[in-house]
Amino acid sequence: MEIIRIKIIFHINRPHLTFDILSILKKYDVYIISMEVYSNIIYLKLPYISEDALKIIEKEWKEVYGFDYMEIVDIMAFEEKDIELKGVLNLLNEGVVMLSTKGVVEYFNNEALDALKGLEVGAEISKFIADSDLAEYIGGNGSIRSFNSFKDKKIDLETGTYLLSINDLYSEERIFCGFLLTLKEAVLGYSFDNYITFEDIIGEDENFIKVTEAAKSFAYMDNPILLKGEVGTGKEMFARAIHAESDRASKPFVGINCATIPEELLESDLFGYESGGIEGVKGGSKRGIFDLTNGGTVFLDEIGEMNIHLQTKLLEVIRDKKLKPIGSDREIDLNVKIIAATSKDLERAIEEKKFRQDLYNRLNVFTLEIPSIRQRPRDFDIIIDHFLKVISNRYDRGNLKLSQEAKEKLKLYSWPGNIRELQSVLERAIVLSKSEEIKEEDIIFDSEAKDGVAKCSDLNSAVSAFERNFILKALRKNPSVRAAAKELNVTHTLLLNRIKKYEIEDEEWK
Ligand SMILES: Nc1ncnc2c1ncn2[C@@H]1O[C@H](COP(=O)(O)OP(=O)(O)OP(=O)(O)O)[C@@H](O)[C@H]1O
Repeated sequence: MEIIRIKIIFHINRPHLTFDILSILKKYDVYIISMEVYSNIIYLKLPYISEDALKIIEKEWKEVYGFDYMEIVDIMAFEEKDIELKGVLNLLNEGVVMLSTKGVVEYFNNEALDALKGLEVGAEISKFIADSDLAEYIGGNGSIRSFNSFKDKKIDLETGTYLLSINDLYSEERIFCGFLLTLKEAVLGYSFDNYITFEDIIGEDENFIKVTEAAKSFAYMDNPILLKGEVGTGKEMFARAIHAESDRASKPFVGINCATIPEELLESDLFGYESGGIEGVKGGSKRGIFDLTNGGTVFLDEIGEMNIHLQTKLLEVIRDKKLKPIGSDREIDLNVKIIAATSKDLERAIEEKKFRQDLYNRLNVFTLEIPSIRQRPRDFDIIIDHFLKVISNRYDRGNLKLSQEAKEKLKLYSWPGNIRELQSVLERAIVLSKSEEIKEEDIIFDSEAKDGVAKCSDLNSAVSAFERNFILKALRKNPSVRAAAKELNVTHTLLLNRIKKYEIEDEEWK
């Protein structure tokens, strides 16, 4: 249908002015597709009318008191704003959907359409995102909404994994008028949130306090930080606390372990790719973690495991503060704080030509050496008391204490897995202990727990210890003996006999 848009300007604003203008249209049987009314201007969107007919109508409008002039325009004011708004929203890297108070789609941008295939104005959002929190939020009244609002909830859609956030929309007069929903593409498996601060880091040893103070002062700089320390000393905790302390705290934090992600994946996860940038991947594009975390912090754990090619790319990112996704010529300005960590000797890796000297020089300016448990003896009791309390609360075991012998056993151990191992040893002890006091035999170190054979001197008892442990693991994992037997591929009766033979008590696994 052909249409015509008319702008009418008035030199005064008086009551019934619009009515008088519209009455003339009615007289000539012209219907109105849409209309915008401002104090001195009216926009009319009408079905096409001939020039002659319009002249007749204009002549009558001129008789209306207050009418100044009219003109034909290409676009109405609201449409112009709408186009501008759409333009701006389409520039965003995240999907934006505006919903009515009932959860009906009123507007969305291109990114939202990419995420929610078939999305259309007038449809209920629940048809496209089946998420109970979202449904509850939209269905709730104002008070429930304000408590349940959520940010960056990870959801899986057919098109990928996204971080969903929702906010209420209010008019200038603070009248609730709907919801604003945003969808950020999430790189699978990564969390962008951080809940750790320096308050969560336990330690009073002089050595440790010095490191903590230095870490706090590094938080205020944009330079990269290098964390050195044995496994389980709390390097990731420090990285998170530094982020929380910095002025980037409200931005994302992502931790990546370079040792556990396959090399090719690590590159595309970090840098992202654009159409055809990766061999074997047809079309499409993916934003990398550096891009998604822009403004925030990226924690690269076990940086020593990164291959030389990626080290070069990382060095460029640090030096140029720019990022080029794989297969793209486009450069993205980057403002990301990089915190790298290593439990290995990087200087040795440099000698072995496995780590770039220039990258090391860049990283090794603001360096924190996180002490191992052995290097902070004065913290030992504090850490044990803390985890004893936290874990026994979790298992509802009240005020569990360590026997003197158990304490001695813990003290004599070298703790190669540091605080992480200490936590798991205490957890195991709490689960195993049958009394109010944790006994020496309840203390099983990680290496022993792996197969239960460490203390055995002959083959028969080692095999038995292994078998007992293997059965116990299956029992703990499954809801019943029958289910565990199925997993172990043995009959129910055989498993019952073994449980009896090895004196596996219900308390050990139920
Ligand atoms: N100072 C501390 N206070 C409280 N908890 C701690 C502390 N240090 C470490 N932990 C706990 O120990 C565990 C291991 O910490 P974290 O993952 O930060 O160590 P890491 O050095 O990064 O380990 P890895 O080298 O294996 O990656 C976590 O569960 C953490 O909560």
